[in-house]
Amino acid sequence: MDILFEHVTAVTMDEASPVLEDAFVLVSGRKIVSVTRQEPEHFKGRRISGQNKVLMPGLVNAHTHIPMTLLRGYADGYDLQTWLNDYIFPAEAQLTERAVTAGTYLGLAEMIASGTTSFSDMYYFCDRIAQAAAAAGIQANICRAVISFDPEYRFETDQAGIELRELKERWHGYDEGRIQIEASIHGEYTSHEKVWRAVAGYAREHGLGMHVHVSETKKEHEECIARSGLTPAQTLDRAGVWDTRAQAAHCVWVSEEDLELFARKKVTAVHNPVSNQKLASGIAPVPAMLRQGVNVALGTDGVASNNCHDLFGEMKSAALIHKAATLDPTVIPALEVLKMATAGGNAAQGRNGGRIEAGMDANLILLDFDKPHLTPCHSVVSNLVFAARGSDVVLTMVRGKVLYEKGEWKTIDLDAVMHEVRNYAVPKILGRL
Ligand SMILES: N[C@@H](CCSC[C@H]1O[C@@H](n2cnc3c(=O)[nH]cnc32)[C@H](O)[C@@H]1O)C(=O)O
Ligand SMILES: [Zn+2]
Repeated sequence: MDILFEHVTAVTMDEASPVLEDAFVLVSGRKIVSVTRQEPEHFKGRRISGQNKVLMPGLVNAHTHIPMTLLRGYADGYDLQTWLNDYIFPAEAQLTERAVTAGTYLGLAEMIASGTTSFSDMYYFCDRIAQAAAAAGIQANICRAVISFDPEYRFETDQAGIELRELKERWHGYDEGRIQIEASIHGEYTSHEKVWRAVAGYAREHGLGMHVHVSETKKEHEECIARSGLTPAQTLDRAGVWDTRAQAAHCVWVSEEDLELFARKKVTAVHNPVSNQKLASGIAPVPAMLRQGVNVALGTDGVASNNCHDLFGEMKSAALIHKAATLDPTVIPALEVLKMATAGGNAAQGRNGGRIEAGMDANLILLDFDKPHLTPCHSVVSNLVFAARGSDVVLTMVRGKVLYEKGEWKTIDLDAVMHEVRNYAVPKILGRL
């Protein structure tokens, strides 16, 4: 059925005037059909009142590890190396397909209810993640990361390589491209050149995107330079890793030369300000990224280092941290942050979106602004970035389909998911089952 949002404040993200008051946004099938000030004539479908509500493009979480939702609050107060090696990797060693499925659905429920319509995920048991994302109706770019220190590594026989090929066959392009598969190297510090060349070669050959953790910590960045005389971004470039659409997560310690490289090769830097603060990794040079023309997207990273999937919190953090770091209140205005979470994320994923415009996919979220913390509304954009929360979202639509509305998940059995998480998945990763 067609859907008409009527008398709504539409954050169209149009270059000239990003906010259209008292608008009518008509959705038919998968697409936005029209965005007007006049009511479309002879409309027969479902009407959704936009009184005191704000409609905006769905948010894109361009870097997460969704099953890690099971590890929310599990290991707070450590730096990345200690956190990964002493806490996260041992817990992940307990994971099963069933636990990953539960954790994925939990993360999906949280994302969808807080306005995320698309996400880029790096994990393993990816077939289960793709299955859940497919069933939940969300858009997803999913990659199976390679971690390998094996000097005899061969892409053909490596488990991650085998899984990547299977994933591509099974899921790449599923449901008119709603699900996409990407290649991934976990990071420069967790593999070696043979791996990079093979995975990058496969991605190029099959037109797949690439997803890598890059220069997240000072240690990673400096150890790489000490080993090879080059930064992680440059080292990976020599192996052809950036010669396909790519997402470089974190980029906290990247150099100006790295950013020039990313601008030239159209690599997206995925900014994860909350995770970077929590793991004490540092502050990514986002103002320099924007100056150099690098596409910047936003990500939460896994929930174990955040500890939630609420992109509104991520936007606020991104909008604040660079002001504090540079002592410049004009740096990265709120609208710029909204662009990162919408158009920036779509570009990162190789998707067309991030604006409310006729012809675009109807990936839309509706927020209730009839709330004390969103009143008054001198600026919709300011309220969205600095005052709104994921819980202000009252409706989430992906490709014209309502996935969430007023506390109800249309595609997820939340009670069953909560039960499975509490009674199976969490005890399992804690080694109690
Ligand atoms: N563990 C799998 C593949 C890695 S998936 C992605 C991995 O990234 C890890 N991870 C999560 N957040 C971060 C981060 O911020 N930096 C680096 N690694 C992370 C996470 O624990 C997970 O193991 C294998 O052995 O093949
Ligand atoms: Zn990560």
